[in-house]
Amino acid sequence: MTVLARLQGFGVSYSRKRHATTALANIDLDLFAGEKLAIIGESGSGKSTLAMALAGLLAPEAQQQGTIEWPGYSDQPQPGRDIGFVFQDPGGSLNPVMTVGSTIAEVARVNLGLDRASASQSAHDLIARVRLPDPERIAHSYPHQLSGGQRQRVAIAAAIAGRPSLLIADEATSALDTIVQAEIVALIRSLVEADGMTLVFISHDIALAASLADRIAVFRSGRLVECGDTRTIIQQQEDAYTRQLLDAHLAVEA
Ligand SMILES: Nc1ncnc2c1ncn2[C@@H]1O[C@H](COP(=O)(O)OP(=O)(O)OP(=O)(O)O)[C@@H](O)[C@H]1O
Repeated sequence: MTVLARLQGFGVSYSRKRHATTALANIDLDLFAGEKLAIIGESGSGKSTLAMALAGLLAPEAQQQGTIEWPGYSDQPQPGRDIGFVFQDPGGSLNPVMTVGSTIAEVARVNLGLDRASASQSAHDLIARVRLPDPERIAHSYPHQLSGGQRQRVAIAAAIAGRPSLLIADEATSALDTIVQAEIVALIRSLVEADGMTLVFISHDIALAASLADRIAVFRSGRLVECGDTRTIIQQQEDAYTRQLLDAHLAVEA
């Protein structure tokens, strides 16, 4: 398997005034080309920091230790062109004063060098690909005119408009109800498989992650406590914390 990204002794700490927070410490992790890797852990375990580090978008106050290498790319991968992002709150990635068609077209224009007409056509095609009804109407809508689930589909269309080879979804379904959540997970899976993308799916929900991922990496307090294929992590997990996450999920289900 080709290694897309390799983290070695990787860590991040945030310094503010005299106070430093260690968000990630001593992470050794390979991301393989074409896999669907879930990053799970409770709030504050460092999941978003890892996502931002992979995309090269860490906050200025973040200090890195160790290395991230990209054997799968000839240059440092660029957000938008090589790495697409979907966040929990699509409002954050959609411009409220631009129609969603223009937002998607702009990503295609900037990253693929398309002219305006081709970028606009590409936006329409992507709106249809994320299975939104009436692409013409949706393209001319503003984000506030769409439901939360529709906005998240638009955010996914924008994330893949630059044809990235890596898609990072950070709590992309957490704000949605269970049925829409399942639909969005199914959509992400079908797009990733159709385009041969690599997926990093970040979630606090181990069951949701298991429904999608080939491998699961479990984080706690900035440390990687366990990583393995999904079946092993769910059925024969070695770490007590992973067991706790599963038990917590089963308790909520019950
Ligand atoms: N820009 C920042 N400045 C200072 N501390 C930060 C910053 N971003 C994150 N942190 C801290 O780093 C730690 C890890 O945060 P991070 O957001 O990566 O965790 P997370 O697992 O994604 O949490 P959540 O699921 O709540 O989003 C936390 O203690 C957090 O307060």
